[in-house]
Amino acid sequence: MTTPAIQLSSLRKDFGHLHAVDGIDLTVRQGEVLALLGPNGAGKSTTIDLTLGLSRPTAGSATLFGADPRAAIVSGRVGAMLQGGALLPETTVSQSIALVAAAHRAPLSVADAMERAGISELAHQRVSKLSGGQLQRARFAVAVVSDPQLLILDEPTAAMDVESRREFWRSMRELTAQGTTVVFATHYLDEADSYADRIVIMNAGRIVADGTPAEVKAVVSGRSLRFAVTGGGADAAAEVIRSLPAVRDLRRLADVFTLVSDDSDSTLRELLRRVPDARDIEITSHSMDDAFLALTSAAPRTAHTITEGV
Ligand SMILES: Nc1ncnc2c1ncn2[C@@H]1O[C@H](COP(=O)(O)OP(=O)(O)OP(=O)(O)O)[C@@H](O)[C@H]1O
Repeated sequence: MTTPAIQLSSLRKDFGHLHAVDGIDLTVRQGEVLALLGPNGAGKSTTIDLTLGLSRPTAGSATLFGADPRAAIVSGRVGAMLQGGALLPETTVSQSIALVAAAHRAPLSVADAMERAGISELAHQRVSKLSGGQLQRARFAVAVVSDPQLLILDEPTAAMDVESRREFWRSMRELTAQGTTVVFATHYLDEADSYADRIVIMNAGRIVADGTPAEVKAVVSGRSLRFAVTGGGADAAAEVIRSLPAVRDLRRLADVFTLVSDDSDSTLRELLRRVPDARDIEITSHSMDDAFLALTSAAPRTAHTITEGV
C-alpha cells in the first residue's frame, strides 16, 4: 500500500478548557481531493495547522507522507494556502513568487506558477494593489510554486467573486487530474459537492461525517412532498396521508401538508389515487445544505460517521 498523504491519529488540540480538535483520526490517500466542511469554530483551521506542523498537538500525531510534517514541507512536497497568509505588500506578484521559489530545491518557473494560478497578467502588479480575489490567486501561485504533491488550502476561494471561483477550480482540476492530493476547507457546500471526491464534516472539534458527496447527502435521503388538500377535506385526508407508503415524517399547517418520503414515486401515486383533492403538489430533493444542517445541528458531540477507516 502506498504511504498515505496525510495520517492523523487521535489528534487533539486544547486551548485552555476548549477542545478545539477533540480526537481526530483521518487518513487521506494520495490522489484524493478532500473537502473539510464545518460551521465557524468547528476546528478546521486548527486541524490544518496541526497537519502542517504549525502548532503542536496536545495529544496524538500528524504525519505527511509518513514523516514529520516539517520534513515534508521542507522537501517541497507540500504546498499550503492559509487564512490570512501574507505576501510582502511592496513587492510585485512575480517577485513574491520568486522569493518563495528560491527556498525550494526544484521549483516551477515563476511564469509556470502564475499560469497555473491564472494570474499571468498580474506579474508586474504590486501586491498592495491587488483585489481580494487576485490576492487569493497570488497566494495560490505561491502554494504551487514548489510543484507539491499535496496541497492544503484553508478557504481558498474566500473573497473571490463567482467568475474567479470558477477560474480557480478550473486550474485546480488540472492539478488534480495530474494526481495532486488536495485538502481544502470551505464554507461553500456546492464547492465540496462539485470538486471533492470525499467530504469530511467537522463539528465542535470532531469528525461527524466522512464519505463521498453522495453518501453525505444520503444522510438526509428521501424527498419532500408538499401539497394542499382543498375543499375542506384536510381533516378527513390526514389519516389517509399518514398511511401512504414510504412516508417518514408528516407535518401539517392548516390544509397544507409536508411529508418526507423514502420512495416519492409510490407515495405520489397513492396520494393521487386516494386523495383526489390534493393540489399544488411540489416534490423537492434534499441537498448538500440539508445534509450539512442535519449533521451539524445535532448535539455537537454526536458522531454520524458514514464511512470509517477509508
Ligand atoms: N490560538 C487560539 N487560542 C484560543 N482559542 C483558539 C485559538 N485558535 C482557535 N481557537 C478556538 O478553537 C476553536 C476552533 O477554531 P478554528 O479556527 O479551528 O475553527 P474553524 O472551523 O476553522 O472556524 P472558521 O470556519 O470560523 O474559520 C474556536 O472555538 C476558536 O475560537
